[in-house]
Amino acid sequence: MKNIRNFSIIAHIDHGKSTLADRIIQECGAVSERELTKQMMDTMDIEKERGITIKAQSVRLDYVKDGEHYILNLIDTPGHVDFSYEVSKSLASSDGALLIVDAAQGVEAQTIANVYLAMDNNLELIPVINKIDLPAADPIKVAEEIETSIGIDATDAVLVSAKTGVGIRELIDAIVERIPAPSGDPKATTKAIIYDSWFDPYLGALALVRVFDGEIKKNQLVKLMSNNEEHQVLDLMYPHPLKRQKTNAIKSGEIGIVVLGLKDVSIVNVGDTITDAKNPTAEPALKYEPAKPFVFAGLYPIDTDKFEELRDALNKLKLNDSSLSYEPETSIALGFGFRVGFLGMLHMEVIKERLEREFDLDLIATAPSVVYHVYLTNGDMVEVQNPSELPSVSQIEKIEEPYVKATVITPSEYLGNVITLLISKRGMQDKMTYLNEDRVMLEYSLPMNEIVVDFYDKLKSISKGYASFDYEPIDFKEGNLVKLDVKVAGEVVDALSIIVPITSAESRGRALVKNMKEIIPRQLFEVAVQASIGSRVIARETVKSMGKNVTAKCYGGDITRKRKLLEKQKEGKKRMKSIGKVNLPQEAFMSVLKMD
Ligand SMILES: Nc1nc2c(ncn2[C@@H]2O[C@H](COP(=O)(O)OP(=O)(O)OP(=O)(O)O)[C@@H](O)[C@H]2O)c(=O)[nH]1
Repeated sequence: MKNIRNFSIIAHIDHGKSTLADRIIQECGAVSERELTKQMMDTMDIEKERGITIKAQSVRLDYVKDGEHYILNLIDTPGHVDFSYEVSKSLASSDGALLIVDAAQGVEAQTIANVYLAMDNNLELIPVINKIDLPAADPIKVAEEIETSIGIDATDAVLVSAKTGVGIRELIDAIVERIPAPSGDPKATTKAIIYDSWFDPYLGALALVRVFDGEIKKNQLVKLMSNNEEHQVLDLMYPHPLKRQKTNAIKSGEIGIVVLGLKDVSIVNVGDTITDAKNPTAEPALKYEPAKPFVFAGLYPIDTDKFEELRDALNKLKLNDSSLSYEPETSIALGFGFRVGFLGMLHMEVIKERLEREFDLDLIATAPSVVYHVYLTNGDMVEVQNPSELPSVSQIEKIEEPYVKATVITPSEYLGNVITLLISKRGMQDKMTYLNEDRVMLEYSLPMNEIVVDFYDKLKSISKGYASFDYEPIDFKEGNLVKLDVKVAGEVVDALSIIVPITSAESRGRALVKNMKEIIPRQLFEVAVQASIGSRVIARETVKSMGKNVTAKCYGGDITRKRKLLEKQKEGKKRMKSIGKVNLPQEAFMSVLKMD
């Protein structure tokens, strides 16, 4: 055990995590340069096939230093904040982490968020400054930024170029020297944590585990502690990008893949503890809490006959993505669909796109909503994921909404803009740190509701793309909130209701109807669009009637142009949903959350 090193790599997007991982794998001789190119391509296919949550690029490597043989286990982590639940399980399975920072870009928000997770797990951090081959590289400045923002000593940061290979051997030596060997009791009963799971078409549900105490043996009857499922271990393997090696036991301190022969991956939960069924460990390795969806949206087939197809498609996606949750829902406006829970906005986009592309479904997605804790006057608390289901005002004692801790790093010239944006989103400053004279780190608490739609795009546009952002859910806080309804041609469209702070309800209502007016295509008759709180109308706009047909403009002559217009119109129709007499395009459902 003293010669094992378990480590992960954490980095902001594009700082070179995958390139560096490939270099380390290559340097340890696990794959040749030729295989590496092949492997990278294969990986991309698999990633595409399996979608964004899948990592499983953990790998067990052999390394010899000063005549001593070491086993290096590179534990992969997903690269996006939406998956911080999984990141934290990967980190809990590691004893140290490489903190990669781009030598030209410096520390970014995602770096910080990941470092907090690593520190929660008491990991030994090795700062690594990558891309030192770039002309704009400034490793000294970046080392100072690491010290100021994270408060760790970066004088011994390892300087590398994952592209040219400079510094890679020094980096691996640093892993061996600086990351502690695993601790754990090899003689105790089995205690292992599942840090990833997925469905393999040949082998069934697979669990990627880190063993803390004891060992997992082939044929052993094991128990999954979160659901008390007992199953026999059919096979064990060490993870490798090209060739998994079978083994008879995964020992204390090691990582490995456990084959349980199950058809249903939802039994094998990330974060769960595996122990011996006959002689179980008293305490799990980690307290198990399932991944919680933070964002909910309604997904409805445009063609109402496709409801069953949508259900089958969601079922199929769930096989590989246990974090996906959904239940049937009915909307007066949209008919039968599902309320789907997502880990975050990226997760939502990926799922929607896969449903449309891989399953050929045309969908309407309602505006995403967070979960509200609604305390009723009768003492009960209900969780509301769909704004249209908010109980009436007279039944509500108070509403609590989820908050996040947000980290934003921006060049100082945009600081004013960024602070204005954060304040407009009801943000409260916790901390402001100058990383150096040109860059500032802001830490704010703000309602999650304010960041679900256009926060990131706005932040990028007011900082010319330079500010970075990351967040972590923290807790629930009371908010002064009301439901804003939208009436189209006199009818409340339930799928358009949103929950907003009372202080901005009027301005939101006005912006919303204005927005809708632009989006709703002219119909053959006049359409009133109204925003209301309860029975009180707070804003109104009118979509004028059209009367003429679209091709009237193309005074006869140009037939191709005419055809193009008609095709465009047809395409447009496909994406429309008729609500009463009115056709509403998909954007209408998202636009309710746009402020301007
Ligand atoms: N010049 C230079 N470019 C590098 C280096 N390392 C990585 N890159 C490039 O930086 C870009 C991002 O690298 P990736 O390895 O994909 O970064 P990542 O952090 O894994 O990004 P995600 O997978 O999107 O999270 C790619 O275009 C790489 O070729 C380096 O040392 N020098």
